[in-house]
Amino acid sequence: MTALRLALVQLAVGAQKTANLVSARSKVLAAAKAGANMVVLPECFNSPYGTQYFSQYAEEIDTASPSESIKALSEMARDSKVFLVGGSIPEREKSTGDLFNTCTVWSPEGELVAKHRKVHLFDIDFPGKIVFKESEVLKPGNSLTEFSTPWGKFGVAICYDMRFPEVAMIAARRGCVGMIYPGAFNQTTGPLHWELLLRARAVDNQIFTAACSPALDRSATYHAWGHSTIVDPYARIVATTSDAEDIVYGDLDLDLIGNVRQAVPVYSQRRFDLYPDVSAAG
Ligand SMILES: NC(=O)CC(=O)C(=O)O
Repeated sequence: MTALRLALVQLAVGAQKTANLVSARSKVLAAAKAGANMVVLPECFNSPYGTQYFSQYAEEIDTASPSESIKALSEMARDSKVFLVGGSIPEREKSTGDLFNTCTVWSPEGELVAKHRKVHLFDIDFPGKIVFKESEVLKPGNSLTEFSTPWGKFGVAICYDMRFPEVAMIAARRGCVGMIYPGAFNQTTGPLHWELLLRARAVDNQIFTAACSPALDRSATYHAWGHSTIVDPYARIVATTSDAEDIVYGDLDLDLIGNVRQAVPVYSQRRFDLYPDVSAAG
């Protein structure tokens, strides 16, 4: 199997949903033309990121009767023939009206292959810097998510989920070769933790990690960190960028996973006689 070319679309997201979808489509098609097999969009790629926007932009996820963003995502994946990790959108559950922050994953045929509702809601209070409480309007998802590709299984989780090591550890121990995180860290937490967390999840589990952010928009209410990044199983940065709109490409050599696990065999040296194997959970 040849290397997987991964592309992270660091999209400039604005207030116009349709314009966001049109722009995302053109960048997904451009990434496919550049040889990408898997393309990732950012957290909240169809709407500005903020609790005040979620209800207005929310859509039901119903492939039998697809709404604007769901139709656009399916068509982007099908027309570009890539696996598409469709960032996230505010989702409204039909039966309850509850809102979620949800990532959909699409096959190269445009079929929905996975759906992840952010399981850890972003509730933080950084005095003098940033207060954000997703739980004021969102409900958390209740399951972990993975999807299969010809290159192996990938775990998918959203932004704040990245801070919880169990999510990546469970995915890795279940055989995933990488974790994909649509995310939107900010100008406070981004410089502190974004790269550190991606490299930590990679080194702990000896897998690839990648996180895709929106571009920074100083006129928006939330100032995204950008710096979409791909990390290899040795925890080396494969590719990254600034805070401007961009597409980040990385060629993932899956053999690196076996190589690092042979060189530094922590993966097979765990002492489950002393602590539990978390992969049984979730
Ligand atoms: N936006 C998030 O969910 C998380 C984040 O910005 C952070 O953890 O920092």
